[in-house]
Amino acid sequence: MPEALALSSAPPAIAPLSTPGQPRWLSRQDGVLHAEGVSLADIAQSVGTPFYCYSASELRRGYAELTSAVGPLGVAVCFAVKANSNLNVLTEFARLGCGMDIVSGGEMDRALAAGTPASRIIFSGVGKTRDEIGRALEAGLHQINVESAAELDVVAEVAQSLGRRATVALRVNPDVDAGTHAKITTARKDSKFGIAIGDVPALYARAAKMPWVECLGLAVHIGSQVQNLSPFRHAWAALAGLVRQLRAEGLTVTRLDLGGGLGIGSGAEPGPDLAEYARIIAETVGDLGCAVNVEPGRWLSARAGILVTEVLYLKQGDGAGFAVVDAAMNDLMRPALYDARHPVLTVHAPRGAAPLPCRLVGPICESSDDFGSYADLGELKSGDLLAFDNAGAYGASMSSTYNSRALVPEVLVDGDRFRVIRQRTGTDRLLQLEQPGPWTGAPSAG
Ligand SMILES: Cc1ncc(COP(=O)(O)O)c(C=O)c1O
Ligand SMILES: N[C@@H](CCCC[NH3+])C(=O)O
Repeated sequence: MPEALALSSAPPAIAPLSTPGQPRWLSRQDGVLHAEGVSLADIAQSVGTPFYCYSASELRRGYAELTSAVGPLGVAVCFAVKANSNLNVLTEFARLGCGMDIVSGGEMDRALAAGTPASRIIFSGVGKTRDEIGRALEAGLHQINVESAAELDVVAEVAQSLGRRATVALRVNPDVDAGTHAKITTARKDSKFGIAIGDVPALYARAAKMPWVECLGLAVHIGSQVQNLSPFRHAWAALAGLVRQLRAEGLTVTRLDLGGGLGIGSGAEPGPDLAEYARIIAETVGDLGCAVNVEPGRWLSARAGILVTEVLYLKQGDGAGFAVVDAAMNDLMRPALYDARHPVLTVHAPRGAAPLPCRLVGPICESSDDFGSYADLGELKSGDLLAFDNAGAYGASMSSTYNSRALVPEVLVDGDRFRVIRQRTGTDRLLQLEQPGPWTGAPSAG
């Protein structure tokens, strides 16, 4: 048997509200779009626009669906905090027994504050600082995924200086193309991530001899929004081959972190099949006797969130109608960064077809502040509310204050209730952060 995996041991503290396969949390009541039982027009009235809205039951449903697919294989699920780091979202997952995959000290603070036991937190990332490594060791995190020989040496030094043994896995770069957008591809030969697969045996053997390091396994993460699952099969089969090789060399390998990256569908596209995902795990690494975990971000939270925005102005451009909305690329940067397309729903009852497709653009002074062209929104008016779908991952967590715009509120709906889970960051607050500190150094002449 593999060592007991703390990551998968806790039963859900709270039963999922809904069961896999049930309809989504957005529906129309009297024509108006509702989030669970709450009218989005009412939330907009209360908190203003733009705002992010998440569904607690959809977060729980997604976790239940994923664990029912991979749980029977003994595979633990760690949520990739970077996808949605709101403390209240993390708390929903932590209460279900979900582990966390973090990439910074800030994410560690959030995962712990959400109530995740340190024994269910994995620390990934290519550039951890000494301070972050030290904090991870002090906190007793489950595992540090090491991405280079240089990092391994630092982990060993920090562990020795603190008198705490570091439990690590080595992140492997298997040179696999995830078949996704170039900017979210992470395991091709030229990628900055991981250790080239050919270099792993020597480094693993070196790690095994380090007195302050306990090297227990391997990790891999090939990219994000992966639709065709065969790159997973290639990567995990390569990992399995490596496990056999290391074991043949007398090394101990008991843990495998298969990474995140599982894509979601959009609009009419169904997205990858979970049963197939689980089957690939079973077929590639199922017979190794390792404790296995996955670390999805998008799959668990994207569909549980929307970004609601108001139409400010309509204008006619050359060959296109524009709707200038009050959300911008600083609020949702995926379209500008990756040409990502988020389905859009009107909060009002759909009206008759518009003569031209409408390009939704934001107020920011960049041409890339453009969410794309939509043909199916019907006639729009100033003051209409629109919802960008699939915005629960890499939406708020990637937002910025560019153009000195406030960070927008986040709201969590649960049944017939909602609450604000992040306030709008007033621009006065941003100004306060820039009050100058005292000069350090020689006093200026004169
Ligand atoms: C190491 C690691 N694990 C997990 C994830 C989560 O990815 P996704 O949200 O695509 O599941 C990422 C982000 O791509 C990552 O870099
Ligand atoms: N931020 C990306 C995914 C990359 C995740 C981090 N490796 C997105 O919005 O799709």
